[in-house]
Amino acid sequence: MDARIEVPEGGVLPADGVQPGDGGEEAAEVCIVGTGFAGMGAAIRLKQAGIGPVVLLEAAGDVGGTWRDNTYPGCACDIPSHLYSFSFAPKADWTRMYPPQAEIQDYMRDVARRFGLLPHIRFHAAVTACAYDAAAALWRVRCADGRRVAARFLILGLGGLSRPALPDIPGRGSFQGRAFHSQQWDHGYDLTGKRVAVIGTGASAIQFVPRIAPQVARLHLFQRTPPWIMPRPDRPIGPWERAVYRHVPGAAWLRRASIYWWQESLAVGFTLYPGLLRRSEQKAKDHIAAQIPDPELRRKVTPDFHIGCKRVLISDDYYPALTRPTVELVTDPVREITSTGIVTADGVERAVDCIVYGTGFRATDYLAPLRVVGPDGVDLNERWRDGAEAHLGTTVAGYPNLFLMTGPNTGLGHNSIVFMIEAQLNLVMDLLCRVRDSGARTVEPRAEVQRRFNEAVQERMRRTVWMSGCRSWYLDARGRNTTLWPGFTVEYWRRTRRAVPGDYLLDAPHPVPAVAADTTAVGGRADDAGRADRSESLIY
Ligand SMILES: Cc1cc2nc3c(=O)[nH]c(=O)nc-3n(C[C@H](O)[C@H](O)[C@H](O)COP(=O)(O)OP(=O)(O)OC[C@H]3O[C@@H](n4cnc5c(N)ncnc54)[C@H](O)[C@@H]3O)c2cc1C
Repeated sequence: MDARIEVPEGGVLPADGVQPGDGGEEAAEVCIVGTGFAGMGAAIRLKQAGIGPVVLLEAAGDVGGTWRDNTYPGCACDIPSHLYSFSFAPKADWTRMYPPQAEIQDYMRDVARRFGLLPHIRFHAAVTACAYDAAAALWRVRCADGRRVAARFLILGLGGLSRPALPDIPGRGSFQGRAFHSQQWDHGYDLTGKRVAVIGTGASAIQFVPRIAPQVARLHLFQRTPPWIMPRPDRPIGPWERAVYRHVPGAAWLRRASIYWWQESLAVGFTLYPGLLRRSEQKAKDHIAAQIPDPELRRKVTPDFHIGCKRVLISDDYYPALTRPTVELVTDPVREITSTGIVTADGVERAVDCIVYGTGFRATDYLAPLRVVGPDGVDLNERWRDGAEAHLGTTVAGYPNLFLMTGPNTGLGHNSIVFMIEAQLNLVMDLLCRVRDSGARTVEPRAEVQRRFNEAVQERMRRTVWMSGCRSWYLDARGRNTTLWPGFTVEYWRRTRRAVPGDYLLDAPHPVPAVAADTTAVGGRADDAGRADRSESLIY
């Protein structure tokens, strides 16, 4: 049984005992980067399988990932609560139909404690580079403060939406007032009575705009593209209902299953039945009509692309917030930011005290700025310059013993990512156990299998609503959707339940790069040079 560290009430978890830059390299069987749902889920599954030692490296001072970082007013999950927890640690006592940020964060901390993860986590350990040392068959991982870990397997749970995106607007740095991104909400700055600009009308903005609108003196909301917004069937879950989910056998499970299939049917409907797409658009337009009396404002918030092409949002208080006399929806493009405000393309400057960037995340930069250098000395970021590709979004040819959580084409527009993470973990665990049981040292997918898989994904993607012409964060610089899974989540679950015979190589030969330590600054040790000559063999 692991020793457990108590989390202080509402505070940050205590720092671990490892000192920065003490010159040592911590050894582990598996190194996991990140302690959101992905990293924590991986660690729990490894502990349950008896695979270890496991070390988790986390840049921040607490677990939780997304739900630790996003504390903006109104932050909540858009997936019904009973679907947003691990299946092996279901939470039956959610207080609302859609879980608020703080409740999810409490759940994450509770899971970390209950499953004994805290002693394995190294907090304030921002990983800057990982390099595969082919001679030693180890991933060498380096943190910004000099801490190092050497591990046989590397699992990256960096999160698709953990790096904020700031817009490339001329003059952004010249603004003299207060400015912050929604993910780094400045709770010490009182917005009361201030003139505030909000740039962006995505998932975060539609949650915090209704909260801050009554508080500020003036709110200018700068919109590039309006999102489709459906009603949000949220309500509190009372003590009686909670008691039923907690105590009646199967009640929470039934609720979870019914929500899962409902969310899944939305994807089926949008993809297969154009009639449903039209009906949903009409429902969203009715939502606008019911909440916005002004025809001009209605026109401005009505999207000109198909519903589902970008993530469909849910809100009951966003449109009413826009009707407040102190709120202005600005649709003229932003031309520049000055020291005092924001200038639009028509030359009008709006003076503000504060700018809040609701501009989302760098979703298609899967790894950067983290460098992940394979045995041939090539950084995976460089290999992915023309688009990220992995096999089943999890393993990459040429990068042995590397597992990407929520990697390319594993994202969802309609269902809980926790389901996908758990499906991915089935594959990771299957591969790890097979390596262990076969006595091999490495595993990676066959390049040809990976290529065929990605061609098939992109082919299917062409027929989806996501490729129907809108501009969205789902698309990379080349306009390819390397973010979302193009089918039903149940299909992904089926395909990741077990590794397919012949798809993976055990002990693929890799050249030992002459200057491994130089290319990565992660260090290196050539204690088994003969290893590079081992010939490839199939996993089965
Ligand atoms: C505002 C918001 C709302 C969302 N709503 C939903 C929703 O309704 N439904 C849904 O399914 N999903 C939603 N998501 C997506 C959400 O990110 C996922 O559901 C889930 O939390 C992802 O978990 P993760 O572990 O993959 O990533 P994260 O939770 O992002 O965790 C990644 C962790 O890795 C750490 N990390 C990153 N880089 C490094 C590094 N170099 N070194 C060390 N540590 C590092 C980060 O600090 C972080 O703790 C939302 C996201 C946001 C931002």
